[in-house]
Amino acid sequence: MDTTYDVVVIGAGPVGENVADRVVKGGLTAAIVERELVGGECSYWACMPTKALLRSASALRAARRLPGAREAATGDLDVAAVLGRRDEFAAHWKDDGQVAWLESAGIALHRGHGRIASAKVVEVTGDDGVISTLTARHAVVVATGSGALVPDIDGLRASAPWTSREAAAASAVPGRLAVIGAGVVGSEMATAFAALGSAVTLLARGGVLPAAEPFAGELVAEALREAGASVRTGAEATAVRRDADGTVRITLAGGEEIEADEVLVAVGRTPNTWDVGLDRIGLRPGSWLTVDETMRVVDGGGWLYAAGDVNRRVLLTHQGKYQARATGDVIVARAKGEPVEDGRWGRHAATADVSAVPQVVFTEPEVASVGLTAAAADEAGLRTRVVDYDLGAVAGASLHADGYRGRARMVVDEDRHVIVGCTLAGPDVAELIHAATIAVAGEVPLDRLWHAVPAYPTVSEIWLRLLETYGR
Ligand SMILES: Cc1cc2nc3c(=O)[nH]c(=O)nc-3n(C[C@H](O)[C@H](O)[C@H](O)COP(=O)(O)OP(=O)(O)OC[C@H]3O[C@@H](n4cnc5c(N)ncnc54)[C@H](O)[C@@H]3O)c2cc1C
Ligand SMILES: NC(=O)c1ccc[n+]([C@@H]2O[C@H](COP(=O)([O-])OP(=O)(O)OC[C@H]3O[C@@H](n4cnc5c(N)ncnc54)[C@H](O)[C@@H]3O)[C@@H](O)[C@H]2O)c1
Repeated sequence: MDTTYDVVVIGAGPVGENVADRVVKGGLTAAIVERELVGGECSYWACMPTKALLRSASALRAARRLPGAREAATGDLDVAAVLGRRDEFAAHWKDDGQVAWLESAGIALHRGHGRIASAKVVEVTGDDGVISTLTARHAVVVATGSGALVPDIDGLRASAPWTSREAAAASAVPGRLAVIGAGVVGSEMATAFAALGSAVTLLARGGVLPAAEPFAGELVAEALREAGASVRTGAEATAVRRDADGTVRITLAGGEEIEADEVLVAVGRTPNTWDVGLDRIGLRPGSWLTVDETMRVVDGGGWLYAAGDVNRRVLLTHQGKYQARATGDVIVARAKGEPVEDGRWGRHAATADVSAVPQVVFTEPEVASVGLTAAAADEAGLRTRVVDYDLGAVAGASLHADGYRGRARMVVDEDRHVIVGCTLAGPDVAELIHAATIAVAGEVPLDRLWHAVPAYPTVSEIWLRLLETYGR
């Protein structure tokens, strides 16, 4: 069967869905190809289930910080109820809801494994082995996401490690959990499983959350230790084996051995491009797809786009969806011969990917950031001034929780007098970061920010304190 659409999208994760939606809203037809569950990694094995695993413990900690509430929160976390709520958020690993949305959005779903066969032609192999062919009039978009990277550590693969998928979908809490890698996944899952009752050992090759401002990782490591976890910085796993009794033994450089019931490997991602037909069009299978500002693949013939994790610009759902909006719109514009706005901050350019990416790490404490860290700004050659403030000293924070511990940093570009980066680390800071994102993406001059007055007594008063510390 050969079917023709204006646009064919491979991968129905959050990014592919949004590309297809924009294309259809722009008046073109779109088909989406999905080999697993419509909704992708984020819905079933990443963002949603992991945050559901973290949220109840976070609420309990919040209650325990407040006299009055503390006395009411005397029991332990109900692990079964937490796992049950997680199951709900993962829609019990069924995609009916998302399929219904695709239908309502007018997007044609083709289930199966998609591979580019030639220019603008995608073959879909169904579960029954039957191959159908989809032809695109205008564009093919690869939105196949990424999978967990399992490094070449001696014996690791044979020891049946957990990846983020097994952690996110765990049906039981292991007695002892070792985590290799202390980036975002490692730190979040160490926080979650420590709260759920596992004896957690977090093995950080460098520090904890090394891509963030250093104080953030230090606060997270401190809180993990207080929660009973063992946080080992500078610890390199060199060999792993699982013994007949199921025990996993991890050997560290230096010879020490760590025992666990499960080992989670969380050392980054690999692109889902091994088997999407890149070889058919002269690109290298297994590589991240390099794109221009409009997500058009470099050396991709002009009709091939890549959005979301697979282009490696930013591995975050919200940023991938932002790319998706630009991608869908630019495909429509090019198809209709309309002007393309691909200049900095243009409608069809994903400019924020390089200068204003927000992220919340849902650890204890939460780490919310946008833009550049002080180190990254230095590396970019900016002349900066770094302003730090004790978040716990803000009236709203002291009201929010007794003994509130946290820190804030703003990185100012001294030549332009704008904020290029902001990091907040503290309980419940997640919802504060959007104000910083607006300041960074909007390149709001500091002089004007003085007129954005935070309400009293909220934690947002941190903005006033940071500005006062910077000086007028
Ligand atoms: C544990 C974890 C927690 C995370 N938490 C957050 C968070 O809190 N916030 C956040 O912003 N980001 C988070 N992320 C990142 C987020 O999950 C990704 O950035 C996001 O899922 C990327 O979306 P995507 O559509 O590009 O890819 P994916 O969500 O990976 O979707 C790709 C889809 O393509 C399909 N596919 C692949 N190859 C083919 C093929 N050949 N044919 C057909 N279909 C194919 C896959 O089955 C999948 O459904 C987390 C990641 C992990 C691992
Ligand atoms: N809340 C969120 O926004 C959220 C949550 C989870 C994941 N994510 C996204 O998913 C992506 C993947 O997360 P991740 O934690 O797997 O990757 P990551 O890049 O955040 O962290 C991987 C860590 O593993 C370390 N590492 C690499 N090789 C190692 C090795 N052999 N041994 C020990 N450590 C090693 C790295 O130094 C790094 O610190 C990230 O890009 C992240 O943005 C986001």
